[in-house]
Amino acid sequence: MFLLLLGLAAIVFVIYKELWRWRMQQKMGHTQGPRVLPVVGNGHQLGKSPEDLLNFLFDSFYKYGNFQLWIGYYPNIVITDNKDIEYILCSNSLTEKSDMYDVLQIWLGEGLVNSNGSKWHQRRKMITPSFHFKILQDFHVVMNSNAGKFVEKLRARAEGGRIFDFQKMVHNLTLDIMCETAMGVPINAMDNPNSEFVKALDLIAENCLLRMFNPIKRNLDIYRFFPECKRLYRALDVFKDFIYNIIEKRMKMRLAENSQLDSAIPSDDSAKPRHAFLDTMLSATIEGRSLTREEIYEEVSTFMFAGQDTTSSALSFAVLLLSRHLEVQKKVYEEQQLIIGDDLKRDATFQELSEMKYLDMVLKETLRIYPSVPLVARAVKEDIEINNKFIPKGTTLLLFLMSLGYNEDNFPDPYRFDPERFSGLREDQSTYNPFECVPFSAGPRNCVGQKYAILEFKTVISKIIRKFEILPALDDLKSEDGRISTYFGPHKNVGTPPHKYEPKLATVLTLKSANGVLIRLRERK
Ligand code: HEM
Repeated sequence: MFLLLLGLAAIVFVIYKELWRWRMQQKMGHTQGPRVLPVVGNGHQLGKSPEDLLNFLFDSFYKYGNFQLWIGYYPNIVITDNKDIEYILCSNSLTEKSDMYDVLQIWLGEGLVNSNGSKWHQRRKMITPSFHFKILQDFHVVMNSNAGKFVEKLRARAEGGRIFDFQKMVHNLTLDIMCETAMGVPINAMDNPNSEFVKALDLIAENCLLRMFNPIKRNLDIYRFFPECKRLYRALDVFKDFIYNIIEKRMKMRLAENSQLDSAIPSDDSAKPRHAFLDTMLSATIEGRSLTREEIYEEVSTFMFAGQDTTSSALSFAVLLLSRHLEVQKKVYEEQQLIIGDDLKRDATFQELSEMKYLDMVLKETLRIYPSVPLVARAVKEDIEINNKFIPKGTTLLLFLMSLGYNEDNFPDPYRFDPERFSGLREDQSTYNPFECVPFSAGPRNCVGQKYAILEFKTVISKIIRKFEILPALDDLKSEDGRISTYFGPHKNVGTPPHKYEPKLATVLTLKSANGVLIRLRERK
């Protein structure tokens, strides 16, 4: 009897929800989308892996432009139109993150990436000065020393023209840079890639992000019943213990320093850790009070989360593109010779990096083709209209930033890697609208770490390119016509099947190659 009642209740619930879905679909009639199934919506089409997800998004973008996407009963509109993306990013009332980001809460609490309303406003105001020019100069020292160490590791790995996975290696470099600039202490992931902390962080990131597009696991109350949830909590303990421990130590050290200042005893500078983002947080105030340990934890872990995989993705794809497009690589190298001069082994200064304009264009073109963050999400809290399109309250807007780079009106021949696109005027003498490509997002919730990311990218690529020629895994993979070969987009099923060394793009929050970024290096004489 009980089961019968339960079954009936489930049927009534599904009918009620399907009627509600139908009403929402009518309201969003201006936007079509792939066919929806009862209960799961488009859940079955999102695929089992992050690779399937990206393919699905691309196929639907080419078919529909903006499109409806139902993750179970969660309504989403995927926005691909650049005028609509511009409208949303510039709007001061659409700054609220969607509930997809709630999966980050058990890890990051409510840091800058996933906080909303007045909390986000306060934090944003407090954190923006952490990326001031003078602080970036301190971070640059850390970037240089780690990039130097990385180049030595590459040298050993690439010996004898061996093929290796650059993406895997650079992951540990960006982790080292991120942890040292965030907390002032090195974690040596490049030397100890299997340390407990590194493994815990990787597990947490993968686990949280995969749940975003899973209508069942997204709900933490349901997720608790999955065995993998236990592993997640164990990894969270390792991660949190580590960070809180450093915060504690740093707080004690500051107290000791202050008391030394009081008694005018000179401190021992050599024993002091480097200035880090954590120090800025320890000195910061919100409404006249210092931050609590929990608030500091939230922002330090957010800094690490937002800045690691993103820079690792940009570096990996830039190296992949340079390995296949040797003409572009030659120009990058020539720019280095011009700016650095004869001693190509030395570190580039802050000023010299800012003069590397061709490298800037390479970064922009890399992020157009392979944006580190292909998708961002916003919550619609009230019924609104976007460029005369009605969007009902409760919808999530998924801004498919990656689709912008493939809009042929703005980027003709979009599958061609051509950094000169960003040199200024187009062939028809028109200039680019900055909203035609926004890898760092734009408007009030844009990337606060953009300058940091550009600095790190240029520091690392400048060092690699001066030391090595970057070669494709096999000579045949060189691009003859400047185009990229892809597993996605309209060329996906055309011609011969892609080689096993072609990147299989996968995304959840950041873009990766599911089968690595395979290259070879040849040391320059
Ligand atoms: C190539 C590197 C990077 C790219 C492409 C990138 C891209 C983005 C994008 C698209 C957003 C907007 C996300 C959204 O609206 O949901 C964002 C936000 C953010 N990024 Fe980055 N990012 C990069 C590197 C970094 C670095 C290195 C840091 C920190 C050191 C950082 C910190 C942040 C933070 C804290 C936010 C949230 C800002 C807010 O909501 O107010 N990012 N980033």
